[in-house]
Amino acid sequence: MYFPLFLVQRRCNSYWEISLKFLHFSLQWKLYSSAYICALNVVKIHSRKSRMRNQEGNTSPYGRHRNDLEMGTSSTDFHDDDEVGSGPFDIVRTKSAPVDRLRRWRQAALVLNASRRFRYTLDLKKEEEKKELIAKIRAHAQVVRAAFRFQISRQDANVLETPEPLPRSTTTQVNNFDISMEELVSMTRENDLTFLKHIGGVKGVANKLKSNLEKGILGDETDLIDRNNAFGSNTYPRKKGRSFWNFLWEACKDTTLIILIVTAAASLALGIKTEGIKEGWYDGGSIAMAVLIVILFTAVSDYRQSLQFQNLNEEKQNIHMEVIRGGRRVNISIFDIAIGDVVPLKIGDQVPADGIVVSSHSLSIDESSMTGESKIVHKDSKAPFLMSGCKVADGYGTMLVTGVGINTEWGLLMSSISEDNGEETPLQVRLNGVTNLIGIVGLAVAIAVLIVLVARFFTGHTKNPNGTVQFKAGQTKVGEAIDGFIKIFTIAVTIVVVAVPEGLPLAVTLTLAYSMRKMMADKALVRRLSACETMGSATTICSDKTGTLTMNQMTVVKAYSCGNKIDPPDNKSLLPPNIISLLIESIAQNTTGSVFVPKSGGALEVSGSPTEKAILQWGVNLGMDFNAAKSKSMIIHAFPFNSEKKRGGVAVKLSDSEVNVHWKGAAEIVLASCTSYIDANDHVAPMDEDKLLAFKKAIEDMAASSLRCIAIAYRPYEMEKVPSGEEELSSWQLPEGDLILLAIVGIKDPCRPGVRDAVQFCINAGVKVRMVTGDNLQTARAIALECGILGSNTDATEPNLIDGKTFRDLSDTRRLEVADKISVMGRSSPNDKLLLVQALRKKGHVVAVTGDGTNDAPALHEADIGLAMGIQGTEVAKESSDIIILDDNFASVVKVSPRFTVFLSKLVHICFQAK
Ligand SMILES: Nc1ncnc2c1ncn2[C@@H]1O[C@H](COP(=O)(O)OP(=O)(O)OP(=O)(O)O)[C@@H](O)[C@H]1O
Ligand SMILES: [Ca+2]
Repeated sequence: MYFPLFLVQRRCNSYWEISLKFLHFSLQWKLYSSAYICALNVVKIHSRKSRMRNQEGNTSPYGRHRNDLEMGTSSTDFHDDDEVGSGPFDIVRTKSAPVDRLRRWRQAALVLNASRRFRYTLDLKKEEEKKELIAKIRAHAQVVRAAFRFQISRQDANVLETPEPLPRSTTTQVNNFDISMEELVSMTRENDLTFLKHIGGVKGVANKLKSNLEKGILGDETDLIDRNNAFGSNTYPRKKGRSFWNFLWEACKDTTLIILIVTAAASLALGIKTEGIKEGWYDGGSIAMAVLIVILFTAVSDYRQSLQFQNLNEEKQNIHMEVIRGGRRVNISIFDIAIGDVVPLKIGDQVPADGIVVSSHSLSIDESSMTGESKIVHKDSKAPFLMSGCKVADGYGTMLVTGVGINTEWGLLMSSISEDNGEETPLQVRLNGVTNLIGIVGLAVAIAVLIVLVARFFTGHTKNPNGTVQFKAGQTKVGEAIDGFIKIFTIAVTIVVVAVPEGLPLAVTLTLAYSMRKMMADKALVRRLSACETMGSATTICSDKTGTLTMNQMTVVKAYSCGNKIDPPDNKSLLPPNIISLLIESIAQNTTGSVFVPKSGGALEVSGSPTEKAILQWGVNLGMDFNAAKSKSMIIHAFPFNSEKKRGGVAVKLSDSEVNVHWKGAAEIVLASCTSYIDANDHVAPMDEDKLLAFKKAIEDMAASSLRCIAIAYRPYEMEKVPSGEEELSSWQLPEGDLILLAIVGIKDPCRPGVRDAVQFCINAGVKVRMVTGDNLQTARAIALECGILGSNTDATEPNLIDGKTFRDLSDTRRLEVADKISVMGRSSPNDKLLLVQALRKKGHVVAVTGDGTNDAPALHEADIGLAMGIQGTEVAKESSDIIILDDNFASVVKVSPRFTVFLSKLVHICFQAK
């Protein structure tokens, strides 16, 4: 209690003393910080105890999320069981905490100074206003969709026999393009299919926009300027940040400071009156100066904070993606997307602008972010309009951009809401509880002090420094008595004001914001401030393998075909011609990547996911001409690769009406569907026991040397059996059995340098690292041994090393028992990851999860701290995460944790052990 001393100790004789008092004031901040650390320990112990308590009383650990699991999704507003029945300040997890609960702790708090106490917490009022605004914009989107559905149903019922009068003229020639911005915008926003048909469908629009559906726009500087001038850019006006003066004014409105200013004025007046101007100004003057410093300090720190959050928001929105320009795929920022751009879309991507589907394979879009309905909508040439801001839920395709920036619903939404970074952390909420308690004690003390001092004063027990009694009944003038009373009252008020450490919870935010800045330098973008705090107590990290522990730079280094090893893997002389041509057909068609051949010569540019790139490069080495191979056949239906099935396939029609179904996927899974293979004589031979064993052995050998194994297989199919109707074709299940094996390849993806040290660092800090991967168990084992997650071969036994399916099939209680021991889980589906995270949390662990795929989203959301990968991570994964690791490197994940873990968790551990 430095401050009351500051006042009670009435007189100061030199300027040095004034300086000393300022020092006291700054010490108060230090006091807050140390109180923060102490409180942290108390709170964490409490939190862990309450979690363990809950664990004991809960027999079915999965009851809460049963629904989510069945639906394969995670609900966004689940209620944490940990918190049911506890006090208003006992919020173990503010992540996804219901608004009502947040409101409850605010209402329960004894608050003198709301502006300080609730600074940087979620502004519930603003949040409600934001929701209303979003609802309005969404309502518009819904109306558009309803009108569109109506239009489609009328077309289906053949009501449109005579062409409808066109809603607008098509003759307006604006700028250098054949279509005006208004026409384009209203066609896209109103999903006007009739107009689209009238102007020649997507091809017609592309022509008008001087774009090419295969090669995209030219994309040179003048072309882009032309497009931006005519149709605007893919940016939207942001709400302007507040100025420094704004923050200064806000700081002046702080109740505590206003009271202190009044106190200073009273002190000054009294001091001057009793001791003259020379001596009497010290008390009042020093308070006033302290207040001034506080105001300046608050304004500067708030302003810096707001700039930091602004930068963060910009960083969050600046998504990088691939577009096709001049026939090649280039990586650009979402803000640089222009009208006419052709954008490839794949699962997990965000639709970057409004547009029309050019081609699609099982393309499904999650429009919930725009319409509010959590419904997945299928998109194809019949329903071709895509809305900016939505996410690709499944499949792949390409789109032509027809609406950008403020002309889209998304742009409107983003420009009208201000991104608010206010958020409370669990510790902050609890510290508010502590503040509350101190406040009540402070209030009681102040009242007691007031009563005692008033009683002593009026009964003549207080004396001046010269020994005279301050109040004598009947002798002291009324004015002097009032002066005396004011002095006492000032002391009491000051005790209340200063004893309630309103700024204590705020200290958490400031500390975390500082860490956030430091973490940014370590390549970690913090999306939610509370993640910094939670990261401090993480006890385990569930990391995926590909790209996080490994480099994600893949090359085919081994291959098996016709029952033999092909060494080196692109040795064409060992492969019969039929196999080569089938492999090339499969590789070129069954992929989401592409190969670009520069006209001017030079190296080929292979793009796509790392696995796809490795296989495409292998195809090129085998003599594949990508464009020629693509034009030889036509894809009639596709089953896009997903982590659940771990395979992807296409059905292609050849020129002579033959159909081939190609599959590519996890080696042992595809191999299990193969009944024959092509032998060295180019003949189809049955897959007998011996051959099957030989191929399995080949997979095991490759996996043991840490290679990712992929099998490529195909089967001819009868054209008559292929559904002819568009509707039936789109729901056609590609035949999966009776496959003919073409090849199995082993892809090398080396461990990242520094990962071994990072893992060791975690182990030393008491944080267990687990690997949860979609890859083969043996590959996972080899990599785990390489990077130190498994200490030695003896550790590599069940349940340390477990298959996703084995874990999934365990009973709930058994799963809870083994969860703790698991170091490596291979061939896991995204749901297995979720199950593991849930089990670990129930065991009392604070779980950090890293992930990149769309299907990692439920686990990232469920985790205490979700870390998404910045480069390979999909938008969906990033949106479900708390921290984005910008360089995808596990070492950066670890850099994030020890900043807090080592120091703070050690403190917590010491406290635990002391218990
Ligand atoms: N593009 C692809 N086409 C076909 N098969 C693939 C493709 N990518 C991966 N696979 C196969 O699917 C398996 C699992 O992929 P999945 O997406 O579940 O894991 P991952 O995300 O790549 O790995 P991790 O979970 O370690 O990050 C891989 O082991 C590989 O055999
Ligand atoms: Ca992954």
